[in-house]
Amino acid sequence: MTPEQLKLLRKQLRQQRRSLALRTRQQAGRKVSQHLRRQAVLHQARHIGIYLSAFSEVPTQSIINLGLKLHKKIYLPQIRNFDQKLRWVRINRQQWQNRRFSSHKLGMHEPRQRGISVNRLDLLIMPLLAFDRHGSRVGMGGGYYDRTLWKKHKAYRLGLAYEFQQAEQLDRKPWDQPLDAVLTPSGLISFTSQKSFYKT
Ligand SMILES: Nc1nc2c(c(=O)[nH]1)N(C=O)[C@@H](CNc1ccc(C(=O)N[C@@H](CCC(=O)O)C(=O)O)cc1)CN2
Ligand SMILES: Nc1ncnc2c1ncn2[C@@H]1O[C@H](COP(=O)(O)OP(=O)(O)OP(=O)(O)O)[C@@H](O)[C@H]1O
Repeated sequence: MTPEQLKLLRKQLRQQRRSLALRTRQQAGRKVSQHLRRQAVLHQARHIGIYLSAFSEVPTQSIINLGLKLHKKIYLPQIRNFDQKLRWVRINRQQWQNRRFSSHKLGMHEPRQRGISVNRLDLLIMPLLAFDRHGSRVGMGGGYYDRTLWKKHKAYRLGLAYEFQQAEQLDRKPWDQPLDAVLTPSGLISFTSQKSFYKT
C-alpha cells in the first residue's frame, strides 16, 4: 500500500464512521460492552486502559461503566508533551460522572491529572481506523499507540471497531504494534490465543 493509498483509506473510513447515525453508534457501544462482559480477559484484568471516544469511534461509555461496576481500575489516555507518548490517568466513579476533561487540540478530551506508564495496564482497549485478519492496526496517524507500546508490555491489546473497519490486508510497518483481538458489535475476532494474556 502506497502512502497515498493509506491516506485515502484513512479518509474513507473516517467519513464512513462520521456518516453513522448516533443511534447506530450508541447501539454499537452497548453491543461491544455486552460481548466484552463474557470475555475472560475482562474478568482477569485489574488495570484497564481505555480511550475516551471521539471522532465517531465506537463509544466507550458502556465499557467504562461496566468496568467501574466490576471494581476495575480504569485509566484514560493523555498525550505526554515531551515524548508524545500516552500516559494513563486513573478515574474513579465520581470523576467519571463529573466528566471534567480538557479539550486537546487534536479534537478529543483528556483527563488533567498526572498519569502512569502503560506498564501497569493488564488490558488496553484501543481506538483504530482499520485492522486486518492478522491483527495489524492503522490509527489516526499520530503514532501515539505505536510509540507507547514500543517496548514489551504485558497488556492484552484489544481494538474496538465497527465491522466495516476490517480491511483486506494492511502492510505492517516496523514500528506498528499488532493487536491481540478486535471487538466489533458482532463479536470478538482473536488474533492470538488467550494463553498469551499476562505475557511475561
Ligand atoms: N478517542 C481517541 N483518543 C485518542 C486517539 C484516538 O485515535 N482516539 N489517539 C490515537 O492515537 C491519540 C490521538 N490521535 C490523533 C491523531 C490525529 C488526529 C487528527 O488528525 N485530528 C484531526 C481532526 C479529526 C476529525 O475531526 O475527524 C485534526 O486535528 O485535524 C486526532 C487524534 C490519543 N487519543
Ligand atoms: N516507536 C516509535 N518511535 C518513534 N516514532 C514512531 C514510533 N512509532 C511510530 N512512530 C511515528 O509515528 C508516525 C505515525 O505512525 P502510524 O501511521 O503507524 O500511526 P497510527 O498507528 O496510525 O496512529 P495512532 O497509533 O496514533 O493511532 C510514523 O510515521 C512514525 O514516524
